[in-house]
Amino acid sequence: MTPSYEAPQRTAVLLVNLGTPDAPTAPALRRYLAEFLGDPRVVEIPRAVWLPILHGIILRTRPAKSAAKYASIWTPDGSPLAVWTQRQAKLLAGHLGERLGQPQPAVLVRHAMRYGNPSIPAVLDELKAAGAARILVLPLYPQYAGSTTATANDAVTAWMARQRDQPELRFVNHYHQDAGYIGALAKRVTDHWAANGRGGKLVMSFHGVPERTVKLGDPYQAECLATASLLARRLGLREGEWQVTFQSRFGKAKWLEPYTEPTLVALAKQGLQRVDVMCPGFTGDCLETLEEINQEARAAFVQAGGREFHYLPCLNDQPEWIGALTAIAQRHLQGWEVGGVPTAA
Ligand SMILES: C=CC1=C(C)c2cc3[nH]c(cc4nc(cc5[nH]c(cc1n2)c(C)c5CCC(=O)O)C(CCC(=O)O)=C4C)c(C)c3C=C
Ligand SMILES: [Fe+2]
Ligand SMILES: [Fe+2]
Repeated sequence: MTPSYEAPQRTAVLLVNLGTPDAPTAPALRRYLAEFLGDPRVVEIPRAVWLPILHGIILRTRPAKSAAKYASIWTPDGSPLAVWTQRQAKLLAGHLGERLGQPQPAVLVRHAMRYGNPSIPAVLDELKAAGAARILVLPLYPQYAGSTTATANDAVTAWMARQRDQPELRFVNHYHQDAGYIGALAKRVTDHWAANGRGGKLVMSFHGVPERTVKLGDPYQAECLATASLLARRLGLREGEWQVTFQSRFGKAKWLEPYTEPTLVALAKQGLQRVDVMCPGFTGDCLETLEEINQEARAAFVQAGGREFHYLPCLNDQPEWIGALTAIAQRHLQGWEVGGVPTAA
């Protein structure tokens, strides 16, 4: 059939996050972990060795244990990671000029998850059906890692490889030094100090990765350290008043050090009474921050003799962060026609 008119060309932003199980149950965790840990970008062990371990051992024991952890942070609206991602997409849409109920919003904004739902190919299908001819892929990871950003980009390009009429694509790979992002983090800390006073040490805990991946050229560690030192400088912190740690080690290999929980225990044992802990690499609260840090690490610090453990929430829906995210999107949208008007100033 020959089309009788040219379909309208729309511009879209696709926010991408890691994904989360659909429910805090062992079967839902098994599906989620099978997809996540079956990704060769995440576990870089030869398939013939890894898949029997994953399916024969890990997926028999870990789902029930992880489900119990998820149950402890689940909200009436679902997994915190999903709730915050949806909210960030909605707020970004508002800032970029999508007015719900209008047939032709300026920029379509959708979110997708690398693992679980809504999946990247499903949302790209939906965007294409809505007329998106230009798509900006914006991961909710400020620091680039092969195990997060690259695998999300892979999922997008795998979808592209199946399209006859391909949209134009742009990718944001990182914004770890973005002034708006650093400013939003700084505001989190200064608001916390205003409410609780200053004291102790600021620990910035980032998700870890295997040390080997960094040696092979992954820029992740350097980007985490750059974020942390920019934030410390912005806050006027002196040496000894702040520290970077890495959390969530998985498996037996060496991951980036120092590890978060052993560091907090050592600090408590050295007599440090108060720690303020934040997780700048996570733009929304999730299992790794709410359970691993605010429950497990808190308990370990107190058990080791620490008195005050302050957890600072992630950026979530903080207005300064949504403003920063909007500015990052606008910068990368420049030159693309949006609603018939060029976005470039
Ligand atoms: C923020 C960046 C992240 C990096 C880098 C990262 C690397 C990475 N993660 C695993 C293994 C697991 N991570 C899990 C949860 C999880 N990881 C991130 C972010 C990064 N991961 C987030 C946001 C979450 C939370 C998701 C949620 O639903 O709230 C889990 C699942 C939970 C569990 O069973 O422990 C695993 C497993 C590896 C192996 C890795 C790098 C190689
Ligand atoms: Fe992870
Ligand atoms: Fe964890």
